[in-house]
Amino acid sequence: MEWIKNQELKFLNKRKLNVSSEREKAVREIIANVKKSGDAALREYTIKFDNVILEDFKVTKEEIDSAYHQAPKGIVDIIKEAAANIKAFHEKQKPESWLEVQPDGSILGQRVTPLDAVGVYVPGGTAAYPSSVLMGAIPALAAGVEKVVIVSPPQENGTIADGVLIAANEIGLTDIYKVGGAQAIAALAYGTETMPKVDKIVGPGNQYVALAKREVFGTVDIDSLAGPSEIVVLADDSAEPNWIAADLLSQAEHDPMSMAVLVTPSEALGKAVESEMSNLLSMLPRKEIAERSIKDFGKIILVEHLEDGAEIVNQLAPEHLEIMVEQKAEERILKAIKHAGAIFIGSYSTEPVGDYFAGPNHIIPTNGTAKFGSPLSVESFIKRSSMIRYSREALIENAAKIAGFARYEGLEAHARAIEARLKR
Ligand SMILES: NC(=O)c1ccc[n+]([C@@H]2O[C@H](COP(=O)([O-])OP(=O)(O)OC[C@H]3O[C@@H](n4cnc5c(N)ncnc54)[C@H](O)[C@@H]3O)[C@@H](O)[C@H]2O)c1
Ligand SMILES: N[C@H](CO)Cc1c[nH]c[nH+]1
Ligand SMILES: [Zn+2]
Repeated sequence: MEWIKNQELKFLNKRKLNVSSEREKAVREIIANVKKSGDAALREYTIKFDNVILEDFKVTKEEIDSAYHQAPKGIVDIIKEAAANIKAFHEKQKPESWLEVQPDGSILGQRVTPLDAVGVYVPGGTAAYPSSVLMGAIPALAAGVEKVVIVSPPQENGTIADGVLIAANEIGLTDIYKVGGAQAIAALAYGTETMPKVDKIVGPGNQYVALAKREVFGTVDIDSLAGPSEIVVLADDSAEPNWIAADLLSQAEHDPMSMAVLVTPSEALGKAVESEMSNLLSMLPRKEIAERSIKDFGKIILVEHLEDGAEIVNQLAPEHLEIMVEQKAEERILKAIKHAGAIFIGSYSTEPVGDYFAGPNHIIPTNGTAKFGSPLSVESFIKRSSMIRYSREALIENAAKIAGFARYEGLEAHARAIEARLKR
């Protein structure tokens, strides 16, 4: 891991979505072809990018049954329990509609309604993510969305990874399509002969997926452009180096562009984490990915005080932050943290607890966007309508002011719409 000082956060620039114009052009072409030729274009791209020949894209009941037959013992129960925790957490986020009668008899309020149809992209290129099915779809279901569609690339055997099918089935979803990449995003945005058009597309994916989401934004809504995973650990001497090393690697193993940063006032802790990390790395099946991520984006930032560390965290605005400091400093440091997508407090709150099981969402802003963004939530799947019932008395009382404002903007018809009501 590279040791750096706070003023050297320039390495962040290397992680920005660095897109070649050829890649953008390729994604635009895929979208245009899917829009024009529908399923035929999906078939062509599925052969080209996933090496699979498919006639139909919708997953059948037989494919789901087969996924259950292959499932390792106990995994279905684990998925069920994780789903229940995630559901319980997101149910608490549901906003209420409200109506308020004003003193003049008017009624003002806000009605909350769910989106009609959403698509959840579940990555499936280099690894399959059943947990991302739960995280993408459960908040939509909690919001009351009627149609939740899952898309994920087919594997070599021509179907979607077993775990993804099991997770979807466990939460009652059957609209599952074996399509990935930019072509899946285009199909959800415009619809094809067999795939439904949706109103919003959520979920993480590689650069082709992110670029396609950016391209169709406006035709549909999107959640965010999730980039590679990130973890920052803010720790002092009281923390266990072996645990920190494992937590950093937990995100480094996702992607060569993942970021894993330790911020600490303790040089001794930094050195101990470094040596633990090389031991752990050798045991990982995804060692090459983790090694590349640590080489380019694994950093130890030495600070004078924990408060300086909190300031660095705010600049990084990481997807995940772990705080492992002595008890008496915890509250003080927590107060100093302003920007982080998910905050894990204390030594037992290791990041994978949040990835899989605790309940909060694991689709979280990356690349500094936690400065203005939030994790996926029920809020992501609802919209609000303002409700206005003005009484006759209220209109009479305010007519001159409203008409006056309208004429000030040069909008005579607006003023007359108000004044027409005064004649009766
Ligand atoms: N933030 C999160 O919550 C979270 C969760 C899980 C995964 N992820 C991230 O999602 C990403 C998943 O990426 P992935 O590649 O494994 O799976 P993916 O499903 O996003 O992408 C695979 C698809 O990319 C398309 N593709 C591949 N090469 C192409 C090319 N040359 N031209 C056009 N299209 C091409 C293919 O259609 C393929 O089906 C990783 O970066 C991972 O870290 C993030
Ligand atoms: N840590 C990832 C988000 O950055 C989510 C994930 C899925 N599976 C394991 N982890
Ligand atoms: Zn993870």
